[in-house]
Amino acid sequence: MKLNSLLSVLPFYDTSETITDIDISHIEADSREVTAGSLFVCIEGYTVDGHDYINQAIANGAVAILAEKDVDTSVPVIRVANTSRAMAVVAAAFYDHPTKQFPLIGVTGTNGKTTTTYLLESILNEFDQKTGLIGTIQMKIGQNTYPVQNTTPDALFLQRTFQRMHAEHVDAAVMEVSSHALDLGRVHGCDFDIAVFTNLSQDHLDYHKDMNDYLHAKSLLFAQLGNTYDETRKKFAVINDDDLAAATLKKSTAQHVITYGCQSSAQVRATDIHMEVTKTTFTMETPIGSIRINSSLIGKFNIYNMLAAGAAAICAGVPLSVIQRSLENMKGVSGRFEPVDGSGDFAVVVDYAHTPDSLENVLETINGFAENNVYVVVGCGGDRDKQKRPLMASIAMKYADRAIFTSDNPRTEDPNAILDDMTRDLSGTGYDVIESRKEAISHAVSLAEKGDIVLIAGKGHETYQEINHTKYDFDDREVAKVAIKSAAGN
Ligand SMILES: CC(=O)N[C@H]1[C@@H](OP(=O)(O)OP(=O)(O)OC[C@H]2O[C@@H](n3ccc(=O)[nH]c3=O)[C@H](O)[C@@H]2O)O[C@H](CO)[C@@H](O)[C@@H]1O[C@H](C)C(=O)N[C@@H](C)C(=O)N[C@H](CCC(=O)O)C(=O)O
Ligand SMILES: Nc1ncnc2c1ncn2[C@@H]1O[C@H](COP(=O)(O)OP(=O)(O)OP(=O)(O)O)[C@@H](O)[C@H]1O
Ligand SMILES: N[C@H](CCC[C@H](N)C(=O)O)C(=O)O
Ligand SMILES: [Mg+2]
Repeated sequence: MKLNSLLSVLPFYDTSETITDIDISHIEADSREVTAGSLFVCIEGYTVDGHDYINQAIANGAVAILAEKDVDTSVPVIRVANTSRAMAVVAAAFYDHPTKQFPLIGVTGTNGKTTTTYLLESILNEFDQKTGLIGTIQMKIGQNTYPVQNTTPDALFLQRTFQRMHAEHVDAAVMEVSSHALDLGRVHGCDFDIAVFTNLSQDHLDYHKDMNDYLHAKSLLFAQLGNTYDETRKKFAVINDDDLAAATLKKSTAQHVITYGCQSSAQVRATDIHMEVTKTTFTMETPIGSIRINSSLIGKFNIYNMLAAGAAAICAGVPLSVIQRSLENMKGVSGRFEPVDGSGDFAVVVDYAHTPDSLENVLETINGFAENNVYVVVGCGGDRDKQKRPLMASIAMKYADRAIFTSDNPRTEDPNAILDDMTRDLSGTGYDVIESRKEAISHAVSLAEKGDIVLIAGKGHETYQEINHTKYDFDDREVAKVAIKSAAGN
């Protein structure tokens, strides 16, 4: 593609030379990936500054540079205000606006994004649609899976992936949209048809200045739906009406709003709810009829996820009977309230709760069902929101009969310092601190007796533990299985 037609999508830019007809064969933001004919985008990161890698990029074949700082180089430089955002729109143009080719559903919120996207994938598949999916666990095109580094990857990865999804004939795509991605402009250039909001509670205050700033980032997804009405491509905002942030988010969009929740004001509403240890039953009342749902997903929070997915599916034109069938068949999502086999008399459950709100929800649910004691194994990630540490510890103490505090992903922090942050203000003796996650899990399992439930929280589907930039093999489900066997004397 010619550089001048690529640049025409930018709102404004400056360049010292007249850009004529330079051919651009790739766009890259990593100098190590640059090949002949690339446009190299300099991004000032959290670790290093891409502007420092221009020489390497040119040596590898870059023919033009997109920068947000003054740089002196042998190839043309295009200067913009923010390279991350500029890269997103340029990449969308370079890959021929793939998200204009199929419906794109974005899901944002503190908790429930992964679960809601998988529910939506399952509903759309039941409707015989081929789907693409991008989120915390992986990227999928149809049933093929690919690894991802971020819940919402950078714009280059996204636009390339969407182009590939289009080439592989997906009928629709569903993606998680993190607040980081919204703030950093990773999803600029994505043409969303449906934006879904799950909920807002405390997390990521290491990144966002305060809860208002965090909410503002979330609201960008709804603003991005635009304000033009196109009857051939209707846009919808799907909003949890029971969440305090609902009013702000409704004001962020000019498009149709469809609300869901358990309160009577919601358009898609759960009534006649019955929750049991192995299943959840409720009526989903919608503006186009009611369906009775029998789901194997446990807990009230999962009713919200099913309402969110159901409401979005209605907007996507899926019949209620298909939504009902799919929600009934859906067995759950990897690492979300996942039972560990072989625990016999007591239950061991692995869950991805790593925020105060999700931990409280899942422990409240478990408490409602436990015949006997509840044990929780939990830690907090390093290099992440420090304010959530004492909150999560006191929630563990409030709901569990005994809490075992341990390491999550310490990353570059001292694990014992994280544990100190968690436990400093606790009173009482209803907890143990065991830094080794493996030993903590063994200890919890060794305490469990008939009718007890052990919750292993925080790492869910993760198959590693990240310590000082290295990811060591670690899977809570595998470690728990071994602990259960050895507790049983096998
Ligand atoms: C804080 C943050 O968001 N960091 C993201 C960022 O990394 P970074 O800022 O450290 O990048 P960097 O290493 O400083 O590099 C800066 C630039 O120089 C370039 N470079 C670097 C080295 C070199 O030799 N040559 C070169 O050109 C890099 O390619 C890059 O363009 O850019 C990377 C590439 O896109 C991301 O993978 C990385 O996410 C890291 C892994 C991360 O942990 N991010 C978290 C905070 C995050 O974004 N989380 C949300 C989910 C949150 C939720 O649970 O809701 C997410 O969407 O994943
Ligand atoms: N709607 C919900 N409200 C509150 N908690 C929830 C909800 N859905 C799931 N949870 C809890 O949060 C955990 C994470 O759920 P899920 O992975 O679906 O959320 P997420 O928003 O994708 O998280 P992340 O931001 O880490 O990607 C679950 O294991 C469960 O404990
Ligand atoms: N997307 C979240 C995942 C947290 C998972 C938890 N296990 C941790 O490492 O803190 C984050 O990067 O903050
Ligand atoms: Mg997720």
